[in-house]
Amino acid sequence: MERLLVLARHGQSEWNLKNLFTGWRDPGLTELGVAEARAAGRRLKAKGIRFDVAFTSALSRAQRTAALILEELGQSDLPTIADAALNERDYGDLAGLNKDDARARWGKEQVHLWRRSYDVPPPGGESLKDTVARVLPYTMREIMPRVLRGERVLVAAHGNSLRALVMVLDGLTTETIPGLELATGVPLVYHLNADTTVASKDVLDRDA
Ligand SMILES: O=C(O)[C@@H](CO)OP(=O)(O)O
Repeated sequence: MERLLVLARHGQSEWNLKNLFTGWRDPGLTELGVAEARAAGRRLKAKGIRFDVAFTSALSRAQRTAALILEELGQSDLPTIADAALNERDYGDLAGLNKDDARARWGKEQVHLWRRSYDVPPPGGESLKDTVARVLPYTMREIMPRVLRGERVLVAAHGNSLRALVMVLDGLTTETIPGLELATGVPLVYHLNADTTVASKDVLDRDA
């Protein structure tokens, strides 16, 4: 039985372009972001991939990405479930600040810890550990049972909510997770075994 789970980070957002911490703020996609999402859909199509259900966050950049991918696949009418459990990490007081300004103010190392460490939360916001603690239960309850039943599932979400999932799927540790960066509009195609371990992982990169 096929147990397909595809994870796609949204295309470039207006705030990615402006280099601002975004978190739970809700900027739209840029023109490039729209093109990236469409290209992701085309690469999935070229692989012959189709979906039975899509999950996304409560934020418009991920929702639009899901819609654009599905449009490219000719599956615009697919049931799509949006839930805040898949939202980007809450960046707290950093949301809306420029990332270079933050480095100038707090230092490169501190900002890197806030952005990529496992358990150092940004002021007033969520660490990756906090993000795992909401993404994982939702995934186990709502997403994984469908994958295990043979439904082909798309999850269009965010850099850090997907880092949380990839950490678990790929068995990354608190030492190795800081090195994981997810590019915008690059789908990760997982085939799972019946016990939810990973049978195969295919990164549909831009030149794939
Ligand atoms: O600003 C954000 O919400 C995220 C994703 O764009 O940024 P970072 O790369 O720091 O995780």
